[in-house]
Amino acid sequence: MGKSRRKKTPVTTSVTKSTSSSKPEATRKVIRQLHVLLKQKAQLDAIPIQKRDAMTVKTLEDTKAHIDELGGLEFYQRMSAIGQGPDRGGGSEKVAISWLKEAYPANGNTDSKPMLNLLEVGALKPDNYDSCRGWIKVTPLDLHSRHPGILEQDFLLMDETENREKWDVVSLSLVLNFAPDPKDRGRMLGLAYDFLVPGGHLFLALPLPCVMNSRYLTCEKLTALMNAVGFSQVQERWKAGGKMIYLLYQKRTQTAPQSTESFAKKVVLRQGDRNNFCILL
Ligand SMILES: C[S@@+](CC[C@H](N)C(=O)[O-])C[C@H]1O[C@@H](n2cnc3c(N)ncnc32)[C@H](O)[C@@H]1O
Repeated sequence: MGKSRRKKTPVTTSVTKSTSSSKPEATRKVIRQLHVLLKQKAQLDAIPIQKRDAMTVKTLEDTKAHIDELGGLEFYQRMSAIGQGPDRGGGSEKVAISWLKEAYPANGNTDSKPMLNLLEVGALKPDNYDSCRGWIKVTPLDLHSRHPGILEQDFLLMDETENREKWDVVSLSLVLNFAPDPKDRGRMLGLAYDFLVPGGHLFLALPLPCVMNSRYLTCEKLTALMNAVGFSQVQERWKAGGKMIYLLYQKRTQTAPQSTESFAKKVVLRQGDRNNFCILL
């Protein structure tokens, strides 16, 4: 693998005992700020050191300091884990599990069938799929591991040869929107495709506004883009005024190569007071 695979001791005393004690609105505000700052940091980090002027260096230092002040990735993960708690409606894995039971009825209903190999990218807890341990074998990983059972690994740096067609299911739940660079989002989808066995499934969860209120993305465009990567959509769930959109895709087999050219550049699809979420292939 490209980057550190070391396992860590938990940064919290107990991941599973998180409670919803924090105020949701204040928390969301800090999470939004962290998103902006992490994106800014990624853009500045991408400038080669020899090309950075004094102003860039100072802005980068200030950005890092501000991220630390707000609690950094650890705070972000802690708050996201609280948002996943059963008292706030639970995590998206509940949706994934119900769809996987439909997609793999034989596996979901007996213990005697082969286990599904599921790669959970962006795992805040090691036990999200515990209720399915008879038929799903999960490998949870995250950029920053909060538990010894979660592999510390950047998905973008996973060994492509080692992982090619290794996984039955890949989960990218609230992960694409975390990646600051639209090209990295596209790369994540491409890697998920390569890592899946033919006919395997990708579970995708995104904040609803990323699709419904973006200048650059619509439901139709997302479907076309996923199609170009090699995926067919099999499930979709969202509701007007809701927070999330959940999608399940299947990796097509014997697919004719599709042109990704029209998804390589930003194209404004809607004007107005919109966000800038975008995926580039
Ligand atoms: C908002 S949390 C989502 C957690 C959980 N999957 C959920 O649906 O609630 C996003 C997580 O994705 C992780 N993440 C983002 N980019 C990643 C990458 N390239 N590789 C591994 N983990 C990543 C972040 O560290 C963070 O813990």
